[in-house]
Amino acid sequence: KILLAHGAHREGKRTDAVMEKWRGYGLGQFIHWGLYAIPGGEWNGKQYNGAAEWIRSWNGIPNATYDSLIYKFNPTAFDATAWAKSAKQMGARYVTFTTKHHDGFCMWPSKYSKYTVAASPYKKDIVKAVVDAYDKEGIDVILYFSVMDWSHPDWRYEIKTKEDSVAFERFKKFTRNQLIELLTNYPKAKGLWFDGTWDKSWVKQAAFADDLETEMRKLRPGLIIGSRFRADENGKRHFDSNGVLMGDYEQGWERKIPNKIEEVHGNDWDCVMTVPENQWGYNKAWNGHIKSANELLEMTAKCVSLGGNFVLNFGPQGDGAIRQEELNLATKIGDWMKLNQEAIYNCGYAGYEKQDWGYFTKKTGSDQVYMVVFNVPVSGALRLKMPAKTKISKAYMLADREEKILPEEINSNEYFLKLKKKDHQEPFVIVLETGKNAENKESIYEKAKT
Ligand SMILES: C[C@@H]1N[C@@H](c2nc3ccccc3[nH]2)[C@H](O)[C@@H]1O
Repeated sequence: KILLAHGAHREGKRTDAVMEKWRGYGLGQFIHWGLYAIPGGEWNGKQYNGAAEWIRSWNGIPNATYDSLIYKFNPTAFDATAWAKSAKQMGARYVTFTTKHHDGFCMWPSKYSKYTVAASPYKKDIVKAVVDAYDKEGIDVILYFSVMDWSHPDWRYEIKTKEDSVAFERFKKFTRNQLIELLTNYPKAKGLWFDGTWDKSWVKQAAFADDLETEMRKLRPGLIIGSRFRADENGKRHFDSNGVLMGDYEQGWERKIPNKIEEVHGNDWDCVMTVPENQWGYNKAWNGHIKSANELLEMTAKCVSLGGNFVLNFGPQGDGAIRQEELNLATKIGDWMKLNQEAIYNCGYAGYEKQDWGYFTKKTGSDQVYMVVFNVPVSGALRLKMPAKTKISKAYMLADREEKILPEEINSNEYFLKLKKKDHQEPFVIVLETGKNAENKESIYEKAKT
């Protein structure tokens, strides 16, 4: 082990109630909303090919022109309660909301910046409205905060000169002030989701960031901070120089999902995902591959089956309304979740090998196992491989508990589950009540001698 002053301060999962609850969320919502929603990925009739929330960095729009969008920000259709109710019916149990993205525009009236909602025609505190509305719906709030701040004169990508160093010291003070301000203004927030922390300037601030994380945790006991916030003194991010995760959960799964349990190294994690291939802020062009509700449900089940949460991104329009395509997805996902949430909420890795029909999830603290089925074979019989010494005492459809399924044992620990209905148009869940096999039960199936 390398002796580290600013590496991970804890190894393994947090065991407190706040993190236990976080671990069981299953499904969350991300919301990217800010000035970038006004241009929506295009300017002067030209399409910006990057992610819409990055448009300020495009040479198709001068920085000053982008920054003057503040005078156009007056989202008359913004209704935080409507957003929260849509998230509730979708079945999201937490929301991550952009307080400040890379452009530096603050969705709260920060005392430390002129570039905030307070200076826009809208004037009001959007972060407060979101926190209060989602809290009222029983959805926990995580505040997204980008350390990288393109509009701040003291932001530097790297520290090259004495002047850079003096400026960046001011920037560090500004960043700390804003974070303490967010935690003080919005005490209901359960965590902070840091972004924009990969540049050399910030990676060099191991001691400062470590002390700041300690200060924030002291100010807000139980606060949840992911692995993207800080680097150790050797510049190692997410995992320190000893390979130990920094922060409370792994925050590297952005638009990607692990395929096997070994990839998550026994840590908590969540995956944040866009509906288009790579658009977080509102983009007028709704093109390229747009994920369907069933694709997003499969991603949700896959994340939960590997012990993580799935966080789906919404990009409200410049006027504050959520686009119809996203509302439709929320409704379809919610319809499915209403029937099958038992296999998602407070579930995790079952410890069984992955199989073709879909994903196993297991209710935390119980033997209850769920099969979330996406692929029914042409035979209509699901081939089920169970671990040795694990028997199936009962199997039935979650959506209709009366519909029992009799496993036909076809080999040791291998069964066919014959389905009554073969033409399922939606993913469905089979509940498996399992138990330990009688130790001395001789298997009637003999392994071939080869
Ligand atoms: C959660 C996501 N993280 C931001 C981001 N910035 C990036 C810079 C380089 C590569 C990928 C990035 N994703 C995206 O704008 C979005 O906020």
